[in-house]
Amino acid sequence: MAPDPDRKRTITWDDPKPPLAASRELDGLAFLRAMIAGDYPPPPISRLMNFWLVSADPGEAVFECDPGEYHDNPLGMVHGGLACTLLDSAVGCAAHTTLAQGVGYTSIDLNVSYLRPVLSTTGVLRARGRVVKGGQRVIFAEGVLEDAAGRALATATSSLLVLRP
Ligand SMILES: CCCCCCCC(=O)SCCNC(=O)CCNC(=O)[C@H](O)C(C)(C)COP(=O)(O)OP(=O)(O)OC[C@H]1O[C@@H](n2cnc3c(N)ncnc32)[C@H](O)[C@@H]1OP(=O)(O)O
Repeated sequence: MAPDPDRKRTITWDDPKPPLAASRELDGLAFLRAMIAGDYPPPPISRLMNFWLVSADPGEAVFECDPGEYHDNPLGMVHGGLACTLLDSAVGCAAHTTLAQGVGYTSIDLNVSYLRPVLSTTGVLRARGRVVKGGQRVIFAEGVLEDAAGRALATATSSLLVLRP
């Protein structure tokens, strides 16, 4: 079945190699703040799903997202994968802010609770990530997805593996 020609988005994105190189040359907080300042482009997934990093502080990171109909599942609400993506991004970047230059990380689990539905009309969403406990090998973090009124829509806990050279 052909898609509705009146419902379309054009997505462009930037070469992810320069920010990848920068991520290896800067400590995590400096790298994320440089991205917020526009020194490096956001990653391709940000363009695809329409979300952006708004702040990075030691142990904390915040993303925003403007949900649209193109995020919908067939059940009349935004697919839960958007909340997962935002929360994974927020807890991951919160962990990254605590890492020295040359130290990497990857999330190894993410447990999401969907408290309230996100609708394409909900308005700008805010995903806050926070480090609960750092560590030499594993960082424990938590996140919350809120609407513009500060109502919690979803929460998450996550573990992130620290990748030392
Ligand atoms: C490609 C094909 C993919 C197909 C698979 C798709 C999988 C998905 O994407 S599912 C989407 C992700 N999941 C969600 O959005 C669930 C969000 N959570 C909820 O809606 C609720 O917590 C729910 C229904 C699970 C439990 O609600 P309940 O225990 O009754 O708690 P309650 O306090 O009464 O309601 C909580 C909120 O849920 C919402 N809600 C509850 N029931 C409903 C309902 N029938 N319709 C719409 N919203 C509802 C309300 O917004 C309510 O918010 P508020 O507190 O502001 O009034």
